[in-house]
Amino acid sequence: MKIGVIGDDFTGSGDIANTLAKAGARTVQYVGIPSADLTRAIDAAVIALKTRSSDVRDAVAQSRQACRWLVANGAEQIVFKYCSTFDSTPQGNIGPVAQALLEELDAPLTLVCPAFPANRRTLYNGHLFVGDRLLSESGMENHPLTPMTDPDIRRWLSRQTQLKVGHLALESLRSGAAEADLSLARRNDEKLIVADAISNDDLIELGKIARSHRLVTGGSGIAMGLPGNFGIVPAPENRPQFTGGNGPGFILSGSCSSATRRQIAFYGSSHRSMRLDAAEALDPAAAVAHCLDFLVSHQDEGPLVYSTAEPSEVASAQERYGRDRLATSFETIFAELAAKAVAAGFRRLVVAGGETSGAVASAFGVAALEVGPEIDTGVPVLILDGEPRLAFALKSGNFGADDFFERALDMLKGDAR
Ligand SMILES: Nc1ncnc2c1ncn2[C@@H]1O[C@H](COP(=O)(O)OP(=O)(O)O)[C@@H](O)[C@H]1O
Ligand SMILES: O=C(O)[C@@H](O)C(=O)COP(=O)(O)O
Repeated sequence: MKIGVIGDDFTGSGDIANTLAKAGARTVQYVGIPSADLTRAIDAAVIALKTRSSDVRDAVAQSRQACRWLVANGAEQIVFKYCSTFDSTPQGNIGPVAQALLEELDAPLTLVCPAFPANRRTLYNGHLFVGDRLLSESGMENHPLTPMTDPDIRRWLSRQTQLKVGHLALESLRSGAAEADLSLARRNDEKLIVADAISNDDLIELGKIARSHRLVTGGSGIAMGLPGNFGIVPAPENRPQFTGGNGPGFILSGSCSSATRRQIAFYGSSHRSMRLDAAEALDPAAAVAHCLDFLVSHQDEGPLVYSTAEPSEVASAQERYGRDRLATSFETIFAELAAKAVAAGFRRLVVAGGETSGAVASAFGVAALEVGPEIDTGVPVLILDGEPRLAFALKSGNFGADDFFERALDMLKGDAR
């Protein structure tokens, strides 16, 4: 293994696994930290954690442990993958985890670059944009768990850590001055270098600059230029043969992001769907039974169960019942529902939302997922080649076109469809 990735959520881990596979790296995604050592030849391993919204100490401890497993299994470079919208709170977890990994790897500094231009997330003058909007006006300011109210990534990061935060400006990158500027940053004891990037070429250039870095941090885009440093080149035959999930499929959504809300409206206008509301979520056992009944009754129609709601509804439900209590209830319901639906014969699972996907995928235990073809930018098919064989589409909240759900269910059937 050359590249070891620690992903702070499951959809994001699939996103970077997809980027690495497209760059030619033989890539496996693990659900949690493997208990056994690696026994197969791969170029990259992605360990999907569910630490984006967890307690800071827990996120740090799990990330350190993942890092140790990756290094012990040969990783020469560690990538810490977080969201292209930098999802975090003023307490963490991006800063504290990056700090712990710098210590773990005895590295002098690391790049911090969430940019993902293919999905319209760009970083300029240290500020993060989603399309033509600043992050804090993009809808992300309403996120149920990590509202992003400041687009200046340098300032946001500085609230999370005591480490010195630096900045690598686009002009420096494009004029060939980046390596000299990084040496200067190192002499100034700057540890976390927020790096501008507004195009794939910028990310590939940053990847080259990071060739000797033990730690790289960013969105999935930062991985585009990394495999090339190890002589890995894109080769379509490195993509695994794709046999999908042979059985009915369903969709679960706990994402309240704008793209998901559009996808729910689009799919729900022509398919069976069921909304799970906050009051119902407080009795998880009853909710699971009710939703399972719905899924099974419509098993050949691609049924959709969602808790997705408008920001104002989320805010009032959180005020009434408590943010964490609601998130935990919904995640418990979706995880148990998925396990029971698979026991009832479902084989294709489309899940919207990073936290939601983490809960659902974890219901199937620590496992290795094969990376299949890309459904939409940043969302690959993931295969759990177990008994039974399952095909997953774990969709980031703000990824995917309006017709994502229908296409994903179809693609999960595999080449035999
Ligand atoms: N109706 C709702 N009210 C409050 N919280 C909700 C509701 N629906 C889902 N949630 C919670 O909001 C969080 C959404 O996060 P996530 O699944 O990561 O979606 P995204 O990828 O869009 O960020 C989850 O923890 C989920 O349980
Ligand atoms: O970088 C990204 O935007 C994604 O890979 C990602 O992490 C999205 O997270 P969620 O929106 O919470 O699914």
